Amino acid sequence: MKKIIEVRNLTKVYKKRKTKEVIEALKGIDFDVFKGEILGLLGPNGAGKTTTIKLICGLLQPDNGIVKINGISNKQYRLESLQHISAVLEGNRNLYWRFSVRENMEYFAGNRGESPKKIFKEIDNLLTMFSLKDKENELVNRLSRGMQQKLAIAVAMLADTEVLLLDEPTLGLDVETSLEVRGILKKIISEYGRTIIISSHDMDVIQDICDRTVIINQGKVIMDERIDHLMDLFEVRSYKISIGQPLTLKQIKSLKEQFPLYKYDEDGNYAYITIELEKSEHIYQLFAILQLNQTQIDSIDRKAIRFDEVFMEIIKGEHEYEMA
Ligand SMILES: Nc1ncnc2c1ncn2[C@@H]1O[C@H](COP(=O)(O)OP(=O)(O)OP(=O)(O)O)[C@@H](O)[C@H]1O
Repeated sequence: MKKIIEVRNLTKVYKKRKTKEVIEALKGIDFDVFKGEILGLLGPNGAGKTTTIKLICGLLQPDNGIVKINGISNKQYRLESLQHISAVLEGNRNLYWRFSVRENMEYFAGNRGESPKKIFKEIDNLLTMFSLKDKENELVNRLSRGMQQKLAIAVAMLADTEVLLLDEPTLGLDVETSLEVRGILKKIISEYGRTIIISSHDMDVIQDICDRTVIINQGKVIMDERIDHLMDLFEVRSYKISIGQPLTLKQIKSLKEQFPLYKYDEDGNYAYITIELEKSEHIYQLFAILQLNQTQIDSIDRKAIRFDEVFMEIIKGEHEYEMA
């Protein structure tokens, strides 16, 4: 796949004027973005996601390091490299609040220098895609937050750049609008072949729409991996087994020896064992323990791991994953 963005050894320090406090927002981060992918920048509050986005789109300059867009440094050849990118930053929707939806779109599309016929057709397509057609004559300041966000993304789409940077695109949206925005982003990838970078601290959003995630914590990249690989890597084979009679002391002793992380609960005539297996075949050791007293199994449930649990594991065990 073609590399479209290269981020190398980026560092950024903020100095607070009043307090003279120095904040190392980025401590040397590296990652690549490939053409046509949807990359999620994930990290807790203050991790450095917005700073990274602003450095990529040239709104900030790094103290060290370089961002290359299509092989061109965004510092050395600023205009040339930045014409490949459009960005929608959180809380800063680049819209004219006293213009209507359609006027905003026509205004921003006007910079492209294409025939009005082509532009009007594309505006109509985008208004339909973003479900804004019935609001086309509404002033922006009368729109809901979700509609403003959709319009900001639609306007960024009109710039017709290869890369779209979206900082927290679903922040503050209700569940329904958040799902709608996610759907639109997936469509942008499949129908328009754009490359998208999304920053978010919402793991659901990243898992739902991104192929790969770069996880940033305290200004460092602590993981750069495909999401499906991460899920496989962290899959804990956790089973909850319900049995029709309590275990004997001998069985509990064996359980303790062979499954140090076991949990055992009794509830009247029923009992429940929870164990985590490194390999699924280790379940046979449990069957052997149950067999010691001919204990019958009522049911076995496998607990599926969720992406937010994977994320917390990575953040907690950061030192173990420092690979960059
Ligand atoms: N203009 C600024 N002046 C001083 N410090 C800043 C400035 N912008 C960001 N920071 C600090 O830099 C660090 C990284 O901030 P950044 O906004 O990049 O993180 P983030 O991952 O986007 O966080 P969030 O999810 O909360 O938006 C934080 O400690 C933040 O307080």
